[in-house]
Formats: sequence, structure tokens, C-alpha cells
Amino acid sequence: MAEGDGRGQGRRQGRRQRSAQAPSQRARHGDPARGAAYSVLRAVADGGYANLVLPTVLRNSRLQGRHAAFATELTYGTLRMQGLYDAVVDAAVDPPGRSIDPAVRDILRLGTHQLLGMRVPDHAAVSATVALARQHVGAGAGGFVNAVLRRVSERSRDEWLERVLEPVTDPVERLALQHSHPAWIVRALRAGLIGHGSSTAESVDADLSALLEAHNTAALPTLVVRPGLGAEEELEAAGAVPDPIAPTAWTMPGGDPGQLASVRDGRAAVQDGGSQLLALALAGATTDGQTEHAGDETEHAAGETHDKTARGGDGEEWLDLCAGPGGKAGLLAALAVHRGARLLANEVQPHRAALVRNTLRAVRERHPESVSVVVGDGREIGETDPGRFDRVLVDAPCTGLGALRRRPEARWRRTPRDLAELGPLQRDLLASAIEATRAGGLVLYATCSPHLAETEFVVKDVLKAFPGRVVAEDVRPLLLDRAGEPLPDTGPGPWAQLWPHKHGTDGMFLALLRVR
Ligand SMILES: C[S@@+](CC[C@H](N)C(=O)[O-])C[C@H]1O[C@@H](n2cnc3c(N)ncnc32)[C@H](O)[C@@H]1O
Repeated sequence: MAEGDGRGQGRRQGRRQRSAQAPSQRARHGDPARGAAYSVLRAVADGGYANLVLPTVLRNSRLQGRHAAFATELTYGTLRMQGLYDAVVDAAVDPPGRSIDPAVRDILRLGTHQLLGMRVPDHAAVSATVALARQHVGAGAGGFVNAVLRRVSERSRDEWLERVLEPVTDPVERLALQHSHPAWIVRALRAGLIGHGSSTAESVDADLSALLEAHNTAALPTLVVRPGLGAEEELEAAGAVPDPIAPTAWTMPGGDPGQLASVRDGRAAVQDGGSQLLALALAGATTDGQTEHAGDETEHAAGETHDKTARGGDGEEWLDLCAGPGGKAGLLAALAVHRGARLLANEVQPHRAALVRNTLRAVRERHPESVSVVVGDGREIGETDPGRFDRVLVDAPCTGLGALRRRPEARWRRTPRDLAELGPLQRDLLASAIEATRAGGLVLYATCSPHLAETEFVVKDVLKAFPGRVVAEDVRPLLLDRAGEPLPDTGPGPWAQLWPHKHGTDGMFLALLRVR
């Protein structure tokens, strides 16, 4: 993205920003877009989430249009690429490897992203970032930042890459540095590509590079239109177009989806296409022991477009075991209502259950009897409600390694220890879901991670714990795009793995289990 540098963000706002600062002050103070990016980086260093902090910071700084886009790209790009930029900065400081104050480190990362990752002219990148350092840290920091960024600006991105990669011989470490991921994640993704049958020994290196690159590429927001609530017209009028990935998916090439009335009132929402496919797959599967649902053939609500077979419906009870903040529950609720089923959304954290209630408001207002939200530990439902549900979604808490393109700081926060902590919880939740499902009913286990330890290994372990009682069914034929075609390249089955570089979705894993 080319940089705005305080110019032309709607003439009125540009004048306001300019008149608020004399030229001499502007030289000393950073501009609002860079200031906003810096605030988000500092909040992330304190444990905040960029996707939650950034909108507030943009609003408080009154940044809009291309200034907001500049601040967003600067923030997200810097967070994603910080592994590589730290190596560049460490090589550029004098003496190399000298320790750097965390706030100054953030400012140097921002400057390096402008120089190596954006189309900002060198002089503007250096002077505006030095001003930021002076404003937020002090004059000494300004001088230091100036010296380091001038050295960074002396080489191109490719030249820096060559320089920092030179001493690194291990192929995984090289890819990690080049694509700015922790090495343990690169190793796990490599194992996932092979383990899920997505890559062969010959193709894995190219696939891995494409996957890591996809994590570093901003994704256009995908919207879900919750069926039967009438949001399509407004989306069309706003310039959104149907997305081929799923019958409920739409893409908005520009503008802020949050401004749409249908998004504000919960008839539509921003939701990854993979998440939509997952909810549609669970709703589209056939439960045993149910009669045909006569409405299925005639209705043309999204998600019902292709499947004209019996899937049960009337009177069914559906459970979303780990529902917060409610994205998948929102789609499941709309599908359940349409099919004469009821959805119970469960979430262990009260504040996340409140988010689920809010997400479900459009359906709850129209069909209060069909949807309810409860706070509870999903591990207990198998005991409190054995054999009660026809369909259960376990969208398990996981490392989120499949959603790194949307959560720019997540790769630096996660550690292999998280896997050790999540593993027992994932197994307990899946076992509880199985206990809570009636004979002939279905459990869909899903993660937004392709890590083998939280996908295939969990499912295989739990299947072993229920010998003869639970079978894995082929979920791949249920993953249908808008044209009704099964998604290609989802693995050898019976489970499926989606990938950002292949499907343009988050890296979702799905396993469909039938209780006998
Ligand atoms: C991956 S998120 C679910 C995302 C959700 N399905 C959606 O689409 O918005 C996992 C959720 O599980 C919740 N969780 C963690 N432990 C749980 C437990 N023991 N019982 C129920 N929910 C739990 C977390 O708080 C988190 O909200």
C-alpha cells in the first residue's frame, strides 16, 4: 500500500489534522496513522489482541479511509513480519545484537515494515518514524532510530533476506526466518501437510512456502448471510458479491462490513468461509432414525441448496458445545430454525456466552423458543444430558494455527506448551459430546488448526475410548461449494483439512462421528 502521510484523507479531515499541528510540530510528532499503529503494537505487547484493539484506536484517532487502511496495513504487516524484521534490525544496529528497549523495538519494527514491506518512500518512512520515537520515547531514541533505519534503508528486502539467512543452514529455520514464523510452527505445519495427506515428500516444500505466504497475506473479509433472515438484498446493494466457497458466503471488495444494518443486527456477519462450510456440513449430514423432512426439496435457503436428501430436522435438538463468541452458532441457529430443530449453545465463560447471545439476537428475536444459550462446562454435558442431542458441534479450543492470517500476533504468542494443555481438554470435550448424543446422531469435531496433535490424534484417541460405539464417517462429500461441488484436495478422508493456500479459507479440520 502506498502511504498517505497525512495528505488527502477527505479534504476536511486533512485540513483538521494539518491545522492542529504547525509544520515544526509535525516534524517532532509522529502522524496519527503511525501513532495508531504504535499504540496497537504497545497494547499487543501488554497482552491485547490487534483485531480487537485496532478498531477502537482507529475510532479514537478519527482515522478513516486510506489513512485507516494505512494504519491497518502498518499494524498487521509489522506484527506478522516481526520475526524477520527483528533479525534485520539486530543486524543493522551497532554493535550488532545490542539490546533494545521494547518500545523502541516496536518503533524500529514499524519503520522496517515501511521500508521493506510497503511502498513508502525511504525519506518519509525514516523521518516519520523518527518523529514517532521522539514523541513517544524521547530525543535519544529518535537519534538511535534514525541511525538504525538509515542502515536498514541501504538494502532492499531481498538483500536483507540474503544477509540474515546466510548463517542459517537448517531448512526449517530458513523458512521460518524468511516467512516470519516461529520454527516450531513451521515444523508442525510441515508435519500437518504430510499427515493430512495434503502434500507428498516431493511437494511439501513448495506447499509449505505457499502456506506460510498465505499467512502473511491479508484476507478480504468474508461475510455469512444467515439463511432466512433476508440480508442478501442489502449486501448486494452495498456491492458485496456471492462467494463461491459456500452457499452462505459473500465477499465485500471494499468498505466496512460493520456499517451494514444486517451485520449490526445479526442477520449477517463477518465469518470465514471454512467456518461456514463446517456448520453447513453438520446441518447437511443425515442422522439415522429420522423421517424425511418434506420442506427440504422446495426450500432454497442457503445451505439447503444442494442437499435434497433426508437429514432429519423436525424436533431435532442440536448442541453447540463450545459456542463462544458464537459465529458458528449464528449460522447453525438460522439453519436449525429453518429445519424445525432447536439449538442449545453452551459456553464455559460467561462473558463469551454473552457474546453468543448477542450474535444470536436476530434469530432469538424471531424464534425465541428455538434457540437458547447457557453457561456451562462442556465436559459435564455428557453426564448431565446423556443421549439427548441429534447433532453436536465441538468447535474445540485450540492453538488457532490455521487462522494465523487473521490473527497477526498469534504466531508469536502460542507455544508448544499450549498443545499439552489443550490436548486433554479437547479429548474430554469430544468424549462428553459423544455421551450427549443419541444413537444414530452425529458429532462434528472441528478445530481452526491443522496441528496433528489437536486434530487426527484427538479423534483417533477418542474413537479408541468408545470401541464399537462411534464410527468416523466421510465428511468430505458434505463440504459443498456454492455450485454444489465437493471441495477438492481436502485429504484422503474420512476427515477433512482445509488450507488457506488451497481453499482460501482458514485451516479448519473437521471430523464427523456417528454414535451407534
Ligand atoms: C474455538 S472457540 C469456539 C468458536 C465458536 N464456535 C465460534 O464459531 O465463534 C472455543 C470456545 O470454547 C470455549 N471453551 C473452553 N473450554 C470449554 C469448556 N470446558 N466447555 C465449554 N466451552 C469451553 C472457549 O471459551 C471458547 O469460547
